[in-house]
Amino acid sequence: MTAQILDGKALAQQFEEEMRQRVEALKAKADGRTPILATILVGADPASATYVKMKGNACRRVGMESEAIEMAESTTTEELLAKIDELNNNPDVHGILLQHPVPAQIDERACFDAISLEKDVDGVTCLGFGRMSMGEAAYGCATPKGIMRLLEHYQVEMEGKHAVVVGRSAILGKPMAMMLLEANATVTICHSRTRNLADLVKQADIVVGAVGKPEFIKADWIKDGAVVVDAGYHPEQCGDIELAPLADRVAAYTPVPGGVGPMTINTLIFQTLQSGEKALG
Ligand SMILES: NC(=O)C1=CN([C@@H]2O[C@H](COP(=O)(O)OP(=O)(O)OC[C@H]3O[C@@H](n4cnc5c(N)ncnc54)[C@H](OP(=O)(O)O)[C@@H]3O)[C@@H](O)[C@H]2O)C=CC1
Ligand SMILES: Nc1nc(=O)c2c([nH]1)NC[C@@H]1CN(c3ccc(C(=O)N[C@@H](CCC(=O)O)C(=O)O)cc3)C=[N+]21
Repeated sequence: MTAQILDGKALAQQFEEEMRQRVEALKAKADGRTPILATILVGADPASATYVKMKGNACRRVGMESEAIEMAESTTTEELLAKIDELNNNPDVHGILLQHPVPAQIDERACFDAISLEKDVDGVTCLGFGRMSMGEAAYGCATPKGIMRLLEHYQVEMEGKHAVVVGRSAILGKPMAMMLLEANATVTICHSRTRNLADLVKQADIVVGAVGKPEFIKADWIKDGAVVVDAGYHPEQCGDIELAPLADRVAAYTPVPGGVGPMTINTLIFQTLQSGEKALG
C-alpha cells in the first residue's frame, strides 16, 4: 500500500486562489477596503519573526493587508494588554495574531484572553476554545483547525475512529483533541506524564504528533493503515513523528515540510477573511 500524502501545501495554494476571489468581491462592495490582520511579535526570536513574516506575506498574496507590530523583548504584560486593547478598538483591524511564545515576564494567557472574540482569528482565547468545544460558533485555533480542514478535504473518516493526540498544549494538542471529539472520534490525549505511550499510539486509527521533540514518535508505534498527522516542526525540516518508514504501510500522512505548516497559515488568513466579511460585507 502506498500512503496518500495529505498535501497541505497544495491545498493551501488552492484555498488561496478561492480566497483571492472572495477578497476581490469584498473590496468591490466595501469601497476598496480589505480585511486587515494585525500581527504582534514581542522580542526578536528569529524563528518567530520568520513565521510572522510568512503570515503577512500570505495576507498579501490573497489581496488582504497586514499590520506588523513589533514590541521590545522587555515589554510588560500591561504594555501588551494596552496594545491589544487599542487593536480591539480599532475598526480597521479585523484579526489579531499574538505570536507565541512571548517573553517569560509576560502573562501570555491574560494577553491571549484580552483579544476580543470577533478578532480572535488565531483561535487562542479561552472563550473561543470553550465555545468551539461546546459546538458553538468560534474561530478555531489555527493549527488544529488547519489539520481538520486538511482531513476534511481528503475525506478522512473520523467518526467512531480512535484518535490519539500526543501533546496537550493550549494552542495545539488540547484544541486538536476537542475538534476530533466534535467530529465524533474517540479521543485519547497523551502528555509527558502518560505511562504507556507506545501502547496507546499503537491503538490509534488517527495519530496526531504535537510533542515538540524531533521524531519522538517512532514508526513502529504506528499501526498499518493508520492516518498520521505530524504537527511538529523543527529546523532540521522534520516533525515529531518518524515518518520515512511509514510511507508504504499507513493509509495517509502529512509530510514535513508541506503538511500542517501551510494549513496553519492558511487557516489564520481564511478566518481573517471571514472576520473581514462580517465587518465590511
Ligand atoms: N506547523 C505548525 O503550524 C505548528 C507547529 N508546531 C510544532 O508542534 C510541536 C508542538 O508544539 P506545542 O504544542 O506548541 O509544544 P509544547 O511544548 O507547548 O507542548 C508539547 C506537548 O508535548 C507533551 N510532551 C512533551 N514530552 C513528552 C513526552 N516525553 N511524552 C509525551 N508527551 C510529551 C507535553 O506534555 P506536558 O503538557 O505534560 O508538558 C506538551 O503537552 C512543536 O514541534 C512545534 O514546533 C506548533 C505550532 C504550530
Ligand atoms: N499564536 C501563534 N499561532 C501560531 O499558529 C503559531 C505561533 N503562535 N507560534 C509558533 C507556531 C509555529 N507556526 C508555524 C506556522 C507555519 C509553519 C510552516 O508553514 N512551515 C512550512 C515550512 C517553512 C519553512 O520553510 O521554514 C512547512 O511546514 O511546510 C511552521 C510553523 C505557527 N505557530
